[in-house]
Amino acid sequence: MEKIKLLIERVKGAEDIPIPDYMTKGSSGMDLVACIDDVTEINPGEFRLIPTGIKIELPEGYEAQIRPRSGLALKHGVTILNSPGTIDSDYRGEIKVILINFGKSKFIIHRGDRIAQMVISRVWKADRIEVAVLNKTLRGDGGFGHTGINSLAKSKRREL
Ligand SMILES: O=c1ccn([C@H]2C[C@H](O)[C@@H](COP(=O)(O)OP(=O)(O)OP(=O)(O)O)O2)c(=O)[nH]1
Ligand SMILES: [Mg+2]
Repeated sequence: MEKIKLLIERVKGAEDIPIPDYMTKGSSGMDLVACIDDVTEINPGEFRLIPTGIKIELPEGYEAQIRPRSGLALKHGVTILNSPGTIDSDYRGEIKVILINFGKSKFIIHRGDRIAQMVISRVWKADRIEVAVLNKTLRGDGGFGHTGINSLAKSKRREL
């Protein structure tokens, strides 16, 4: 498998924080952990910025996406407010995660808890070309569910 080099720097005081790693051979994401003093909590309906203790340097043409962990979402209703968070290749600050608690109970986070996962992805840059009119398509400006929800109701879609 083709690999890129991801440079990782721990912030001061994060010497005990593990370097992000893939949990299994086929994992898409490396888990990120909470680099907080001891313990913190997020009340139901609230969100909080959680530091991870690491900074990264990506090659140009790549980004890191900060995605939720499904286990936290399913068990606790905890996810990432701005999911997927975008880490730009020129960002040199600490990676932080905006966790939000949609659950009914307080969510308690301990230092070192795995709170998110980071997926490296290629980025395409676009040359922007302004035109008077775009090419026409069958869909046109139909969107936001205009094809319906029921897979059995095909007759309506055939008309489109
Ligand atoms: O979940 C996130 C999202 C972003 N960032 C950092 C890395 C990213 O490169 C930078 C800017 O993020 P973004 O572009 O999403 O935020 P913005 O509100 O547009 O801020 P900026 O004006 O700094 O680009 O903040 C994080 O640490 N965690
Ligand atoms: Mg931005």
